[in-house]
Amino acid sequence: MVLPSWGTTLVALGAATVTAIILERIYHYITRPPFEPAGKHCFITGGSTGLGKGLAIELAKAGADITIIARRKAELDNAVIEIKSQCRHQGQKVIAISADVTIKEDIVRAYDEAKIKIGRDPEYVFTCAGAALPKMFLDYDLEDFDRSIKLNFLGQTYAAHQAALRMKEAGIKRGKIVFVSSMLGLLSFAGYGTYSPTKFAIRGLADTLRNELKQYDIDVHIFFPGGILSPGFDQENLTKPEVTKEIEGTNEPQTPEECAKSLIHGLRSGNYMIMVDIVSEILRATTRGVTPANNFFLDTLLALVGQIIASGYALYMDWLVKSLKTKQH
Ligand SMILES: NC(=O)C1=CN([C@@H]2O[C@H](COP(=O)(O)OP(=O)(O)OC[C@H]3O[C@@H](n4cnc5c(N)ncnc54)[C@H](OP(=O)(O)O)[C@@H]3O)[C@@H](O)[C@H]2O)C=CC1
Ligand SMILES: CCCCCCCCCCCCCCCC(=O)[C@@H](N)CO
Repeated sequence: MVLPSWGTTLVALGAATVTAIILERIYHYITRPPFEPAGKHCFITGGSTGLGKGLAIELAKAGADITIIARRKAELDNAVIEIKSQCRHQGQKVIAISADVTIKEDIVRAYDEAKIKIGRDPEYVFTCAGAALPKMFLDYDLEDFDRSIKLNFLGQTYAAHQAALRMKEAGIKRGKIVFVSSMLGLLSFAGYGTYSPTKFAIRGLADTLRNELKQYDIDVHIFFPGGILSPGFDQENLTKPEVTKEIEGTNEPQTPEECAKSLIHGLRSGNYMIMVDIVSEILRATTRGVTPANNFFLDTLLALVGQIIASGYALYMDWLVKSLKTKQH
């Protein structure tokens, strides 16, 4: 008997893997939850600037009715004009409601007002409002921890709770709740002591609801952007420690438009965890835990590569922070 050579075995294994990846992709495509924004009421917190506004524009182009939520009226009004100018047709409604997502009564009122003004409860909800205040842990005031958890975690939690409640009561089928985490919800390093924990927490909530809300046919997704060139990004860079800038320097920030397009692409593909580039895809595959794969065979390959990169990156981060110690002496 002639045994196949190593070369033949490797080619056969490679071909089997590629076939498995393609077959699973086709299956995933056929069975994915629908994403059809045309005619849907899309409710976007943090919709007046940055990612939220970029997303509102993309959804308006796709034919959706839009409600944006934020605190400052002037930014909301400007955003409404910009979003309206991108609508596919005249009949689309675009409204703004001034509300603070950290205040429970505000969130309830925002959903009530949106229902009256648009004429029905939202079918798709995107919880974009959030912000970072990067500093070294010891430079924070104790109040900073409360502020971050209120905005970045509770703000999304309140909005999601009201969304699910109203979708259930209105009997909306295939409603969507889309959470906004960050790559910093999957890894963290010096400078993000108030922010990263809240973005990890959102992952916990999203994992819970992805499973729990299936009983009402509500789809849950979570987005993990890298840097976004937004007013929030300019603001956080004012306090960001140098070492934090250095560690995250390997990430190329995107425009809100590019970022919103990645999110929409992920929703169209029916992915639960939605990423923005190849590095973030590797990070997802390496840290996804007990969630559905986007593509089991490809994710497993990426995770293998990711384990190596992640271990190397941890050494690099530690080396950068340790070199601060040498600088201090
Ligand atoms: N920028 C980045 O590099 C990254 C950002 N992200 C995340 O993406 C999301 C969008 O970020 P980005 O595009 O930078 O956002 P921006 O800072 O540009 O916009 C934030 C939006 O949220 C609103 N907002 C802030 N606080 C509240 C509040 N208490 N109640 C209601 N609305 C509020 C703001 O309006 P107003 O102030 O008037 O209320 C604004 O509309 C955030 O969740 C952020 O954590 C994730 C990865 C990277
Ligand atoms: C397995 C592979 C591991 C290697 C990963 C290396 C990536 C490191 C860069 C992380 C960049 C984080 C940007 C988040 C921006 C953000 O959320 C803030 N701007 C807050 O708004």
